[in-house]
Amino acid sequence: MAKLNFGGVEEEVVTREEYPLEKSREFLKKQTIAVIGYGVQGPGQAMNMRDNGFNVIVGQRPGKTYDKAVADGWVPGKTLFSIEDALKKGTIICFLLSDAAQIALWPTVKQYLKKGKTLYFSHGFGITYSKKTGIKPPKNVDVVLVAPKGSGTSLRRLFVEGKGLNSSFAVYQDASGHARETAIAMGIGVGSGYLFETDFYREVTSDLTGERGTLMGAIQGIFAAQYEVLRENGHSPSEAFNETVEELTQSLMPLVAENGMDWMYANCSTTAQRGALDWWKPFHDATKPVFKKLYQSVKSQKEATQSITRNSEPDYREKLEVELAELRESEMWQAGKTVRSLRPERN
Ligand SMILES: NC(=O)C1=CN([C@@H]2O[C@H](COP(=O)(O)OP(=O)(O)OC[C@H]3O[C@@H](n4cnc5c(N)ncnc54)[C@H](O)[C@@H]3O)[C@@H](O)[C@H]2O)C=CC1
Ligand SMILES: CC(=O)[C@](C)(O)C(=O)O
Ligand SMILES: [Mg+2]
Ligand SMILES: [Mg+2]
Repeated sequence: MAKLNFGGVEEEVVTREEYPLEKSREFLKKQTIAVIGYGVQGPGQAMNMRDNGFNVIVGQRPGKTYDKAVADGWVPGKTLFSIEDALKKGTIICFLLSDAAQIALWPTVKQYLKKGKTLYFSHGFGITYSKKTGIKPPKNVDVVLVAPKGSGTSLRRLFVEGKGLNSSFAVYQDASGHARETAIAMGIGVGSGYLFETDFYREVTSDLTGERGTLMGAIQGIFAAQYEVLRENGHSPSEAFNETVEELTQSLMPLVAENGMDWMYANCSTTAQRGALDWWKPFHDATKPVFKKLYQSVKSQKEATQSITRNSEPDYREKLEVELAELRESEMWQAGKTVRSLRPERN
């Protein structure tokens, strides 16, 4: 593993140079990788592994998603099966159902976890919260994790563009003596750009914090608050949206992604720099208590309970859709729809 300095802290990472794709293919050549579930991570990981030359099959229940798998080139009876048939054939079982659905399917999955097989997760959820999920793998199988740090949609898109998301990896149980290499080989196989090591607990706590925080929850909260203040002070929806969202995603975030915050600041006016340097601290101070509360809620497992309870309700999809529609139909995101339609590349 390459030792790198992350802001003064030494950490080890696995890169593609260090663990090349050919090595991964060689290591896994006798395995049948069964991707169970074809939602968001399923297609991204399964198609990337297929394109990387691995022996991959998909297990999916009948319905719309099954039809999507067919449209993506998975062949019924050859590479696309019922969940049970895929569990039977697979030697590496990639458990890529939603975290709540994993609970319902676990008794079935468990039956097919014969000695020598590997159980693979993309989240530390099921194992860390095993008292709530009931997911307790038999001792004679390997249990590993590769968690791409981003949407399965991005995992696939970046792969197609010849790039790669980073992923974390972990071993929970090493029955074979080579579980760690299986995790690394799978991580490279699903199209990760590089891998950093963690454990199941740290993966799930950081992930739940991140998605509730700056990645998804906090960002919407901050957008909404600023948009409302601009509107309350007489600015038009297009002006408010542009100064809140469009400029950030189109102009400034790509600069942050490329070279960091100070570089983005340096590419803005001295007027903007002065203001941003003065104001980031009050925003920090105002939000830190909320982040602390969030982390506590994750740590106390309140967030896990909430996810399991709400996402196990029979009509959870419909209810999520109502809440997503509320966002979509808000003035801010309706203004956004019009703003997006004006981007020159869309015409
Ligand atoms: N969505 C993402 O991009 C990311 C997801 N993950 C993790 O990857 C895993 C998979 O998540 P997603 O792809 O978001 O899942 P998802 O919510 O898209 O669902 C995956 C599949 O589960 C199937 N399913 C749902 N309920 C079922 C049931 N009762 N019986 C049989 N099949 C059922 C659906 O048909 C779907 O094909 C989770 O552990 C998640 O935390 C990790 C990183 C990002
Ligand atoms: C995309 C991702 O990594 C998330 C936000 O953690 C998730 O979808 O669970
Ligand atoms: Mg994540
Ligand atoms: Mg997540």
